[in-house]
Amino acid sequence: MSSPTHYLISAPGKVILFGEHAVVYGKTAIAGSLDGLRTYVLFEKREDGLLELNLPKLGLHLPLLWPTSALPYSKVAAVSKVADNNSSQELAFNEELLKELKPIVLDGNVKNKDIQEINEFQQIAASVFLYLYTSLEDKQTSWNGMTVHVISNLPVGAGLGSSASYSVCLATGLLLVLGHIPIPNSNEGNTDSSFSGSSSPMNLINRWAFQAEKVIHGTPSGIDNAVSTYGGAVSFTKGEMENVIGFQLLRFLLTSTKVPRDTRAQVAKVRVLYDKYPHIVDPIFEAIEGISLSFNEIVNSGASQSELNKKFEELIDLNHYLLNSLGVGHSSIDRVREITAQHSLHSKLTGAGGGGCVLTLLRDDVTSDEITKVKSALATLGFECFETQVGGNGVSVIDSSVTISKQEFLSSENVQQHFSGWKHFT
Ligand SMILES: Nc1ncnc2c1ncn2[C@@H]1O[C@H](COP(=O)(O)OP(=O)(O)OP(=O)(O)O)[C@@H](O)[C@H]1O
Ligand SMILES: C[C@@](O)(CCO)CC(=O)[O-]
Ligand SMILES: [Mg+2]
Repeated sequence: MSSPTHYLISAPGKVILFGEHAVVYGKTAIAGSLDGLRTYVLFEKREDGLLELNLPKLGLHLPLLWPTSALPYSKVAAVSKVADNNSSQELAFNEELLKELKPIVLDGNVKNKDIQEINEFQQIAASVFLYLYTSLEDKQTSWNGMTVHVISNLPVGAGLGSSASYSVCLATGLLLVLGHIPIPNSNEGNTDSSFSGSSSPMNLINRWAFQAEKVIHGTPSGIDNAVSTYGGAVSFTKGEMENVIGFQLLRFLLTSTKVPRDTRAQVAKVRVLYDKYPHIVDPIFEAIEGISLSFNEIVNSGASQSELNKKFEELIDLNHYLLNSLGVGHSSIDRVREITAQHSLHSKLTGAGGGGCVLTLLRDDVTSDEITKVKSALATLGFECFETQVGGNGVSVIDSSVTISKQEFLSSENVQQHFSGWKHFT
């Protein structure tokens, strides 16, 4: 087969049902992938030694451009590249490389400097790309540069794992282009993945996406990138995952408060509180873990659907109050909770909080008429609702055996359905 000229990668966002923040401290959390809310990245081959990154979703309407020759390869120890690929150990994070990349990230703007300022979030997104490229470049590619287009139907910085799905797409595309993993054969869905072995492509993608999340968040737990990589619905403790089938059967409404926040700042805020009052905050994390563990017990208890729903609603309220006590609530989240409570529905913040999204359980007895009423009440106040199923495929790819026109990709309403031939890793 002739060498590939493009790859299209897709990875889902995620929703955390229980356990955010506590999971950063090693406690169990429950999360699932959001099949319909995904990031898509198109990688196209170049011949001129340039890396071009297009980030329209972050408000950048001109490309960022860097020559590959400008990257600080000397800061990447050879051993941390290939040898680590076959180990299950966490990859060491290269602070030195990240520091060296800072001025290079800004140089990528040189061509368009007069018309384009790049803000901190755009700089972070560019750093992620260059960090992964520099770490993984191993001269095993027939590509001499690339053009990368990123699009997404996920709200950015709203608690639904936009950073993780961006990280997973970049890690996957770069591992493929730079010759570290093969294109998968399988067209089967990977939702029942049994979290494949340590040298599998999925494992490698997840570990490099975790590195990318570190560039974005500082100290991520790894739950977001794991869910985005593997898909499905899981119970996650310190990097270990188990499938939770019952979670996928539940229905939720996701409401964006549209209040911007970033996960790094929220996680740092909780860290300050923890360092100041460990004897108070640690029991809060324990209590949050108790909620995740109760959820796992209840799901497997064989109770009737209405009993299950009642208990889940109690757990949702408890988890929300505990998150509020950590200081990651927001008045806009309280407002969404009030509105949904008027329709006898229970809600909690999801993700890092401080704004972002709210998760509402839609019990089986809630009619579509009632859902329409809640949504319209929320929309009237300027909130935005997303409905999507929990669980479903993790990362997937289309290779150059399928022709993909850039215009078609950029203008497509639903990339997942528009293109066929998605392949799944093992
Ligand atoms: N489509 C995208 N294009 C480029 N960068 C993106 C994209 N989506 C997310 N990012 C990167 O991720 C950052 C947002 O990450 P952040 O973790 O704060 O929010 P989130 O992942 O949406 O929420 P949470 O972590 O709570 O689930 C952005 O500032 C940007 O750097
Ligand atoms: C707040 C947090 O628990 C979830 C963000 O989606 C952070 C993390 O787990 O890395
Ligand atoms: Mg994130």
